[in-house]
Amino acid sequence: MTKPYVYITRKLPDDVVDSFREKLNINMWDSAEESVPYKKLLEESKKAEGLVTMLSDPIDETILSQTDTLKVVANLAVGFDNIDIESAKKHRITVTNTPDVLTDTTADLTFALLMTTARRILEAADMVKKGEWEHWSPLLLAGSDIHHKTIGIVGMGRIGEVVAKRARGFDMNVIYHNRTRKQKAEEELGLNYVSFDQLISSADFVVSLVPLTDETHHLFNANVFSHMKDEAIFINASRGKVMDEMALYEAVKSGEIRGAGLDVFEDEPISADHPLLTLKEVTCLPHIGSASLETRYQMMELSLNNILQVLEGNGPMTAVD
Ligand SMILES: NC(=O)C1=CN([C@@H]2O[C@H](COP(=O)(O)OP(=O)(O)OC[C@H]3O[C@@H](n4cnc5c(N)ncnc54)[C@H](O)[C@@H]3O)[C@@H](O)[C@H]2O)C=CC1
Ligand SMILES: O=C(O)C(=O)CO
Repeated sequence: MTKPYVYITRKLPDDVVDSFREKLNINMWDSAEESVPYKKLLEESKKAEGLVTMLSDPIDETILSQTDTLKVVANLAVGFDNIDIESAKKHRITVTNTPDVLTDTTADLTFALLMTTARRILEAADMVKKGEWEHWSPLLLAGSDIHHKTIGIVGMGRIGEVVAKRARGFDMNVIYHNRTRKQKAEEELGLNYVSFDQLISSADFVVSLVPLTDETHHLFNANVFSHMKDEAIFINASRGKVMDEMALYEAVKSGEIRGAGLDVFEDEPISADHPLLTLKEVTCLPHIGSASLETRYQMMELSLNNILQVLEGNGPMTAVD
């Protein structure tokens, strides 16, 4: 029997991919770093039954409508804003993502970003390495406390809940806003549900963990930043486009808020001359929320298992709703 053809849009480690070769005829883009060109993606999607895609690949109506072979797209991410879900539904192509396996790892990074920004860790480490540490002094690199402060989490989903758990371990007061109330998490973790406006005006740390949708695009804008506390720190570990970057830049520069910790940007990679990168109060990371070796391997295995399950007619393990 011929094996179904599957295309992976980035070079993944052989030790993961090889174990699937017995059942799948797998081909990969030849770079681990560079995205597959759109033309090549379109060409491959016309002959593949399964695609493993990256969050940087636009899986749009053109790709989804021009294929007679494609049955399943497995996105190597929990976020799926790069995929036209309506179009996939219309063309009866299953879309899967990688929930759960990355939750703890992304929550760790989100909390690390909060701590790094609040305690000015990058500025401090830089000072030492550059030989610029001359004295101990009473207010040298004094930052903001974390313990006993209020963290406001917007998007109390899988990752939001684990960030809340981390925060409770630091004796923080946790408030949240979500599309729906999470009674169980409220009871188990001692969380308080508040309106978006209440959260924005009362949190010391405002953390975005909402998916990017039409509704959340630029949710964090100039008006919202102007209602935050002067000492507020904004953390974005979800998607860049949920914030208006230039409005954030102005808010930090003018002292409307104290700082920001960002793992994601409106355009990735952010350009080296972007104004946000000039602010010492802003910590910027290259979208590494789920980037531990253990988790990335689990994400790759889950994506390939999703493809295999769908192509063997068993139904996906983690389909996007
Ligand atoms: N920085 C990184 O590397 C990573 C980023 N992410 C991002 O984090 C997001 C969240 O992931 P999970 O927690 O697994 O997703 P999830 O679906 O479990 O949680 C999202 C929560 O946001 C809520 N929500 C959606 N729209 C809302 C709105 N307009 N207002 C208020 N709440 C709203 C949902 O009800 C849900 O509870 C992903 O969509 C992805 O964009 C995820 C993993 C790694
Ligand atoms: O899973 C996601 O949505 C990411 O951003 C990377 O893990």
